[in-house]
Amino acid sequence: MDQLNLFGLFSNPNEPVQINGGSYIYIPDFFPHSKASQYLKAFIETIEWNQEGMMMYGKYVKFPRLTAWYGDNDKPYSFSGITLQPKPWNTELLEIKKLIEPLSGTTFNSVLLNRYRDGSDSISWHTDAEKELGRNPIIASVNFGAERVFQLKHMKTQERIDILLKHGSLLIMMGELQHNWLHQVPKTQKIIGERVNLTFRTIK
Ligand SMILES: O=C(O)CCC(=O)C(=O)O
Ligand SMILES: [Fe+2]
Repeated sequence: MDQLNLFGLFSNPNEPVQINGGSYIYIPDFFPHSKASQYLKAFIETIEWNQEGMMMYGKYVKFPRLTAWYGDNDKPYSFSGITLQPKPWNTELLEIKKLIEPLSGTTFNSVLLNRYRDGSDSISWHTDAEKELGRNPIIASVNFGAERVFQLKHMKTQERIDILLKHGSLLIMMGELQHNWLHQVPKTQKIIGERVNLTFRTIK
């Protein structure tokens, strides 16, 4: 739906928001509430979740969240020092992929799933600029369950942008964003339930 902006002109909420060295689209109610709740339940029940980890200063450290990697090719994918082999798409993942591709302006061949069991699960500052994704990757992130704050920090200027990722929301990161901004989902002291996040990506 069109919205009146500051100048009384119509602006499209699906139009990318331009930031310093990148752009994004955030659609809070991309999925109807009941549909989003069905997906949350399905993903918690059917995804093969693992707690991965990595070597840090000679010690194996587990990530504070569960992860899974699904996709349509057998190219291994590396992130945060680990390499994952994708599991084949399921019905729900394919359904979501089809829905978000037109808005993203690309096709995705893989998805990384993160499950934050409560407020003590998190992901710390990083970029998704892995070399397998090429220059200026488009990354579409969909969110189910507990609302969490997604934080962006500019690598040079330290500018900050916080986006509250709602149940059923879609966030598409694009342009040069991964090369200029870090992002994280910090821990929270709030008593909150589970959250499942899916980031769709295109491995070249
Ligand atoms: O959970 C989120 O919203 C972000 C996940 C993320 O940044 C990642 O998987 O690379
Ligand atoms: Fe990320």
